[in-house]
Amino acid sequence: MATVIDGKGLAAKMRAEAAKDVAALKRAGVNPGLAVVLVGDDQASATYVRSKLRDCEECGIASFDYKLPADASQDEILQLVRNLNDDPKITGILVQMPLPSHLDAEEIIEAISPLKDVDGFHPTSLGRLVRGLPGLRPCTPAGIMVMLDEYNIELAGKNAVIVGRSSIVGKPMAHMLLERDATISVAHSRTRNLDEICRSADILVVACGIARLVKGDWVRPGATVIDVGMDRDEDGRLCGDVDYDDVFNVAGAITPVPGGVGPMTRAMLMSNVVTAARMQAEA
Ligand SMILES: Nc1nc2c(c(=O)[nH]1)N[C@@H](CN(C=O)c1ccc(C(=O)N[C@@H](CCC(=O)O)C(=O)O)cc1)CN2
Repeated sequence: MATVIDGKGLAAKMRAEAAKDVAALKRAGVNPGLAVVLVGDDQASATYVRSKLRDCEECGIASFDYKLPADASQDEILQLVRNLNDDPKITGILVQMPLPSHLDAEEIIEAISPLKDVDGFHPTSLGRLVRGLPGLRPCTPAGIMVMLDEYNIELAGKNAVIVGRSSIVGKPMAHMLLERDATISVAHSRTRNLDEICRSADILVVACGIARLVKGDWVRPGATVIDVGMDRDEDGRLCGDVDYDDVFNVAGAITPVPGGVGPMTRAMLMSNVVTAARMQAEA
């Protein structure tokens, strides 16, 4: 039976820490402010944005909510981002993903000032991660690192397998684990013998978007299994990329969905807003 990694509980602790940090920043005359840009009417994105605005309120962070219609133009969004870059009330900017398909997400992300890049998606932020320099880190993999540390999961010399190679999760996750001396394999849609590769993992991070793909016999007994998936099963119920019930009796530790990686992604955002405000105050 696996230890259940309680992302929800840990996220609550992180938000309390962020609230203390925000209070200290305010006493020093620094007022963090987060701009959240939502384009279109995707229901899941709207829900995540509402949660982020709620988290800001809990942490004492001023939030600025920008909702644009689904047919907003690239230029309109770029202009908004440039205005936010120049606005001293805004210390963090995030554009909720995914964007409608007519938009060039890469160009929009690149338009965000790296100092205000609280999502850690900007090429400067990712470049700093790759080079081992301090900076703003993407929230999902950074939140996973906090969970691994909180549960004293050893990383140095361990085999870590990451299923998924997105710029938001898979690639930055690989670099964060590499920075901590794990040996990394990144599997993807063209990987052969995926089950065998997963079985080689001491730490298995699954971020592929396929509901309950990873089964109990894909997991090495005692391994740590981190499920980044946010899928719906055939009955429309929320589930992860890992077949939780099947893997639970094999893994040493496992994150649930919901209540695992998702809340930590949000909590990490609050921590990044604090870091960005500090970086700007010191610049
Ligand atoms: N600009 C960004 N866009 C997206 C990011 C991101 O980090 N920045 N990540 C995901 C979505 N996401 C945050 O934006 C996110 C997804 C899920 C959760 C979460 O807490 N999930 C809950 C379950 C929610 C439910 O019931 O539906 C959980 O796992 O317990 C938080 C954040 C893509 N876009």
